[in-house]
Amino acid sequence: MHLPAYLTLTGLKHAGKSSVARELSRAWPGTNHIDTDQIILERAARRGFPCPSPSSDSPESTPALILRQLFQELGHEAFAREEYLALQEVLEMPRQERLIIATGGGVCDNLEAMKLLEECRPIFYLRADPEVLFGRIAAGGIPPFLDPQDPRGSFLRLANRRDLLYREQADHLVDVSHLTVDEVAQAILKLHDRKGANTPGAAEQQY
Ligand SMILES: Nc1ncnc2c1ncn2[C@@H]1O[C@H](COP(=O)(O)OP(=O)(O)OP(=O)(O)O)[C@@H](O)[C@H]1O
Ligand SMILES: O=C(O)C1=C[C@@H](O)[C@@H](O)[C@H](O)C1
Ligand SMILES: [Mg+2]
Repeated sequence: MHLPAYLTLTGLKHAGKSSVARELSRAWPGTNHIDTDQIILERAARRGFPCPSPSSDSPESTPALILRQLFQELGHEAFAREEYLALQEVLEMPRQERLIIATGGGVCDNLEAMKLLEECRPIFYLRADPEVLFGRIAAGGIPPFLDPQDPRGSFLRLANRRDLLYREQADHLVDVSHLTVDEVAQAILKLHDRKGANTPGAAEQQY
């Protein structure tokens, strides 16, 4: 039996990985989607960490804010370990459909998790203008991995450094700065159809 495989989305925080994974799976029959940040939250909830119910409309308990609290409580290293374990859990899930994986914004720095993602190619790097991303991030408050004294500067430095990693690790780069979520999903489908999109390697193709 042919086992359906994976497709992975990477990119900086708020590049649209989760939104695009949802839209891609809606538009692409035979696929499902999953979010590693969400699995991290579910794992934490199993350990008793207070996690929001999806229906909660309290601003203090949105998944993004709980994830932020978890990151703060665990620290960078333990969070990276959780990300690795979450991804391992994803790979062990029984599945009938091709799985589109939306990763967390820091996965490029998590070498153990990146090793697991070798199984989950093709990897599409959603590349966006860091200034646009910082605007989106700041609208929701400053995340704990940025310098509170210089959030914009620290994000732009992080973005520059990570951009090189994302490019190296991915098979495809989609410049999403001026695209809607729907257009990004369509661009990925087009690239996928064009290339068969299964050959590992540094991102060369650009939409
Ligand atoms: N192409 C786009 N155009 C405009 N807004 C977008 C686009 N993609 C995502 N957004 C908005 O940016 C915010 C973050 O989107 P999303 O959660 O999908 O990003 P993400 O890459 O998964 O972020 P994170 O790294 O925090 O998980 C949301 O408010 C979403 O509506
Ligand atoms: O960019 C980052 O380092 C992160 C992004 C989020 O998706 C979370 O995975 C976490 O807050 C770390
Ligand atoms: Mg996300």
